[in-house]
Amino acid sequence: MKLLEERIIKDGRVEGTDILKVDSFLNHQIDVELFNEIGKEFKRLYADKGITKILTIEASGIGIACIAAQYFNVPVVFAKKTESRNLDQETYESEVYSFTKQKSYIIRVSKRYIQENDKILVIDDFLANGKAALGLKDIIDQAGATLEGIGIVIEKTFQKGGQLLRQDGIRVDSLARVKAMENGQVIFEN
Ligand SMILES: O=P(O)(O)OC[C@H]1O[C@H](OP(=O)(O)OP(=O)(O)O)[C@H](O)[C@@H]1O
Ligand SMILES: O=c1[nH]c(=O)c2nc[nH]c2[nH]1
Repeated sequence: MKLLEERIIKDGRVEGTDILKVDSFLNHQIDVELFNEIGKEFKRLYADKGITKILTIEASGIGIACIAAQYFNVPVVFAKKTESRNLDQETYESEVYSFTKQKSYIIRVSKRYIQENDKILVIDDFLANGKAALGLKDIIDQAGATLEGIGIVIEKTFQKGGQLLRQDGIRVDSLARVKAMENGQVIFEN
């Protein structure tokens, strides 16, 4: 997606060798107009899939998922990363290692909010090593629902998540695919 690539070049910053900082528009301060274009693009890609629910993971996926959901007219469910008294006892759970936080946590989704007949689109801001996406897939599998595909805003293709998911037969659509970050420059896949 050209608009997104241009924005990454303009406002993205490379931290170290493998972190792309895009917090001025994607995952801290949010550019709602850009999110709107991203939501439209996910709808275009999955228009014929009969999506019944969008699943994401807190925190950074939620905003994008909500804007996209307005185009699909379906609910958003987000996996929670912390236990809470206001979460149902009956949950699907999976363990996820966070690449940015460098720690593992259990993600949870109430059994009420995913049904066997759901056709699910997973949406997230980043795909790096694929741990978050695989945790969400695990939860969808436990519920017996169908994973129609994974919509990602920025995939770093030099990390192994995309390959792992695609070799498992999962459809992954990334709107920007970063193949390298060299000397502070972001290089995209063609
Ligand atoms: O492909 P992966 O290696 O799983 O990396 C991608 C995940 O990492 C980030 O989450 P993070 O743990 O930073 O949490 P946040 O959403 O709260 O920022 C991002 O939002 C994805 O969920
Ligand atoms: O802001 C972010 N930048 C990244 O490079 C990244 N990788 C996973 N999650 C991420 N979040």
